[in-house]
Amino acid sequence: MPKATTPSTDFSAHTPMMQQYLRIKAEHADTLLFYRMGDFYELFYQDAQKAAELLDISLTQRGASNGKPIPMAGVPYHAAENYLARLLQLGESVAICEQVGDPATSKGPVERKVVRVLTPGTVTDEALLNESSENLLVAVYPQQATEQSLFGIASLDLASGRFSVSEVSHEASLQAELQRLNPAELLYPDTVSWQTAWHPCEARRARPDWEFASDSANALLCRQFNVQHLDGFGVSHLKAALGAAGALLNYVKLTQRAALPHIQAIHAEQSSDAVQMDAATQRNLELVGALSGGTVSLFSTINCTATAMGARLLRRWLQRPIRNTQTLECRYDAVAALQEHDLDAIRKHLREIGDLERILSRIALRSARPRDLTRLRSALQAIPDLKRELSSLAALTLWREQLAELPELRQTLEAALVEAPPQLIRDGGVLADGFDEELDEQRALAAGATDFLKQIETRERERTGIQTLKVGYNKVHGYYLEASRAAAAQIPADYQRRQTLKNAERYIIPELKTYEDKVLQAQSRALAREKWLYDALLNEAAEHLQALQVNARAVAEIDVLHSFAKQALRQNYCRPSLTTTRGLHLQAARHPVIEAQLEAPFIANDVALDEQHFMLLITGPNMGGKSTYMRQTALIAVLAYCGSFVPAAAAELGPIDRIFTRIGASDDLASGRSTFMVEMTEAATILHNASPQSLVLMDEIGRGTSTYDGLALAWACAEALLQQNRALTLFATHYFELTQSIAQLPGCKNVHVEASEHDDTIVFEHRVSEGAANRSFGVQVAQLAGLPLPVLQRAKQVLYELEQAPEQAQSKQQVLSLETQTAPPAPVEHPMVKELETLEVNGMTPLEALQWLARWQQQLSRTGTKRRD
Ligand SMILES: Nc1ncnc2c1ncn2[C@@H]1O[C@H](COP(=O)(O)OP(=O)(O)OP(=O)(O)O)[C@@H](O)[C@H]1O
Repeated sequence: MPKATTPSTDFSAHTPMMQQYLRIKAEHADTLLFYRMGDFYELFYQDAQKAAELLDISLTQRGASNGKPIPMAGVPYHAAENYLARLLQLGESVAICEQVGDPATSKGPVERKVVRVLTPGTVTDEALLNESSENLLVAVYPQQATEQSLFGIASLDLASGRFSVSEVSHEASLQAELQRLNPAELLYPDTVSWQTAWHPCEARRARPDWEFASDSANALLCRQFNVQHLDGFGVSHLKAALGAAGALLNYVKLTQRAALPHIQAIHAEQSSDAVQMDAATQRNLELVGALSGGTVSLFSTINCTATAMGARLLRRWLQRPIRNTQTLECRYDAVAALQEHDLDAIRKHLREIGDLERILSRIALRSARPRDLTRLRSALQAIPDLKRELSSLAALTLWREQLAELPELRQTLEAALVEAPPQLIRDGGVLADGFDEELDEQRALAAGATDFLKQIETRERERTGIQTLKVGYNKVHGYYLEASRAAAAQIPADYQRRQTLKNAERYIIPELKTYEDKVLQAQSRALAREKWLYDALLNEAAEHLQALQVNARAVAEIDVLHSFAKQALRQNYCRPSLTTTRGLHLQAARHPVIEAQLEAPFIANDVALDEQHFMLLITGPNMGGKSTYMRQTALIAVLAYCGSFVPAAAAELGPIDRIFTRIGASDDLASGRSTFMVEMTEAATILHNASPQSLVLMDEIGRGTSTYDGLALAWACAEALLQQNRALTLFATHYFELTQSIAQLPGCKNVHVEASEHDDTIVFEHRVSEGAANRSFGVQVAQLAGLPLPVLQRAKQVLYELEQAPEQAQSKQQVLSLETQTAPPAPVEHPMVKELETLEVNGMTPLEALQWLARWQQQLSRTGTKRRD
């Protein structure tokens, strides 16, 4: 394999073609350059080596330039999309350099030009995008404003034109925003050193600091939206965010090299409008992705949307629940009305409309393919049907009124396009017959050919007497007459031989050649005409961009509301009631995700948090259902604040400003933090930020350190949450001491998940009741998990010692010195011994005695302690 060499900077030492390559490459230094050569895109030098490694394609070499071999790797032009998708996924950007000159007339290398630059955050091609998630380009502008830091954030979904800005003042809030946005590509000023903890996005680009300057950003944005100032968008005061927005727009313009008419507005996302969730909470609640890399999430469980744009909107809503009760009540009204309606009929129309949002961006960027236009046609045909379907639903008026039918555009598309066009316009056959006179003429000329050729074939057969003579065509020789070699004697003198095959000879005659020129000309004229008409069609569609965008937004929302209604019917959800009184009252609430997965019935539980008791201290056995109970409460709050119905018999929710979780434990190896450190950092965030309107879930805080440290920390955190933050808190713990201390303070109440023990095994009831649990059943749960019997016996012994003589065995040291694990386990009193002791043998019949014996024997074989001799 040749070693990738750096090309000499003295261009004149290279071949003319390499000079051209190096000139273009110099303008795209940070980007892989796909350099078109015939049917291949070739990469050279370091680009070749990188692509070979990333794509697992072979690294070869192409002769030499400036006396050195040129490393080269290439991908076939027709299969480029696959390779591009892989590179973009790996965070790479690619500049596509096409041949734009005519090879026939070029002196030296044919003229080439970079026609577009693909980057992970700016792709809009259908094949390169995941249809169910947004693909966001995000710019962050960190500013040191006086004492406090300030981060301007701008995000753009180029495939829909949605452009938002926000400002946050803490690193934790920046992390939360970036976790929610999940950027495909991130821009930041080159004067800042990016912290992986902010977001680990692979595709990060440091951009010149001046691009973030708010004055030039302001001017650029005004030009884009064609306005004098940005006051109308309510963003003028967000200087840092506008700096980020300017840098972002600049980058998009640079890569797209096209007008961006579908980016028509920018809006500010105020954090006070949303129920805020920090990065850990978004992850822990598994709203749109599973923690362990699995696939089941709240999104995947409740998603019944019919269109990809609906699914993307549902994700966005789940990640950013809103606090505007008026909007929420409108959504509830709509869901209630839809529940009463024929949901399948609505679904059918939604499916016909499809992913209108992404089609629009491709129309705006003039990169729409023929099938995008036929899909637009279907969407416009289905919109009147959807409107009609919704006409009887007063609660949907708001959405129905936004749907524009655009009959002229629909008629044009109906008349212009064939039913099922080919993939690309360059192949022709996209425009329907009868739409354009000139196109029809050219096509007729090209097609009339077949009749003419038939006539020649018949005439020549008669003239020569060769009955097998036929007219054929190939790319090299054009039209020809073919006769078997046996008929050579009958061939007339005006036939010119062109090709000899095994059994046949091919000839041409001047008449065929003239005809061929005419046909080819007509064909290429037809193709050119078709291309021109297609562009005109795109222009016409683009004129309606704004109305179409409103349509797409309204349809996506209707889709999500229809999905809420469907899920509510399917799983029997109820309409939440929102109040202004702080608190949360849920009756017979269930966990939406676990409920959908369990085969056994899910045990519903009540939750009551209010001014009197705003902290529940939850105890109970491991596996008893504590985490489930806490998570379901948060998930119900998220669903309610998205406008969805919720899995409960009744739900009343007061205002919620934030949801915090301290759940689960995992190391954060990337930023070098241990499990305990992660746990404490999350707890610190909660204690610094939780308000009386925050919902806080604390699961087993303190378990990552020594017993007494852990207990002390849990105690102090609970006390602070109760007395300082006064947050609505669910606090699960195995420290029973807290049930006697914290739970006795005003505002707090003990609840426990029930479990019982039968025959030395534990039965989980999953029912939450008032009062504290009195034991953990940890050893029994470990037994269920299959811990080896000697270890279980030893654990029981240690537990027994600790419970019997806590004052003597107060330190771990003493417990451990009882006996080491390697010594044979000391006999533990077996439950059977207890039973034997209490049996009334004298009052027993022999049969009863025998039954006791049989039962013990069974028990022994069940627990595996029966001797096998
Ligand atoms: N209300 C319920 N109805 C039915 N099954 C439930 C219910 N709650 C929990 N479960 C089942 O019990 C399992 C364990 O629940 P969960 O993780 O909530 O227990 P836990 O008390 O938090 O345990 P640990 O203390 O070990 O963290 C769940 O995965 C679920 O399968």
